[in-house]
Amino acid sequence: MSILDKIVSRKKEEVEANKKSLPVSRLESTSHFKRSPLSFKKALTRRGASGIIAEFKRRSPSKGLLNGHADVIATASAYELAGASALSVLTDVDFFGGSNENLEKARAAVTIPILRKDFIIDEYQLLEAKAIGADVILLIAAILSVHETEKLARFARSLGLEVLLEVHNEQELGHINHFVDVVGINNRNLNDFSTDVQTSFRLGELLPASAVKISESAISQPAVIVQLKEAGFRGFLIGETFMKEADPGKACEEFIKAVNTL
Ligand SMILES: O=P(O)(O)OC[C@@H](O)[C@@H](O)c1c[nH]c2ccccc12
Repeated sequence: MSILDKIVSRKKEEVEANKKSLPVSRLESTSHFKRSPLSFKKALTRRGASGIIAEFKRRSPSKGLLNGHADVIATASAYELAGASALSVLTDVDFFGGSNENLEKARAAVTIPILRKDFIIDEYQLLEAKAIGADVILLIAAILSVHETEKLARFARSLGLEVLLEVHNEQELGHINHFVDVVGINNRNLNDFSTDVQTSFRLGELLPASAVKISESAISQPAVIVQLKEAGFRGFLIGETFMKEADPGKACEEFIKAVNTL
């Protein structure tokens, strides 16, 4: 079984357990549920935006523990202060060491949009995303059918959440539908963890000019941001490059400063 299959099969169990312990009525009665989400798309396309989407990721299946010490509140605040346009917070517990609580804490600490980074397979997780204060949710084409993608995207939009659809190859471009706000091209193959930033350049060319596109994963050099911008990318999702440092906020600040000098 590939790691992606393992994650999805565990996710199904987790979602069923959560539905029992925290029913939809409880999600709907949270204060965040009444909040109007912020626009991720606008934050990325605003004039002068850095486009950096800074991620809080404690561990990953490919790299193991990235950072056992960084505090989510301090890191999220520092990312915002450094000039990140948005945050990404891993909420998957078992494979990424994340939590819903981390996203709620980040929500209280920043005013920029927050992406709930998880493996979404069920509408319940969209209600949950709204209840914990997320603004935008990730749908991963590699784990969803075209029909499921559309159903989940439509439901997310009905809740006022924006939709980031992640694709990794030509075939997955067929998952794009009109409920998708932003298309993310993942430079990491989630089945074997191999990375190649060229994936963004290759697939980016195949997207309609009107699509707001972002490049995800394996970005470690400020110069790559300049090239991606030239190719029309508006957002750059960066986790490991920041999180592997003792002070991820400082790493983000230095990175953005370096991009600005190029
Ligand atoms: O740490 P990196 O290589 O900068 O990557 C960040 C982000 O793109 C990555 O965490 C990611 C992209 N798509 C995902 C889907 C699920 C979990 C994680 C991810």
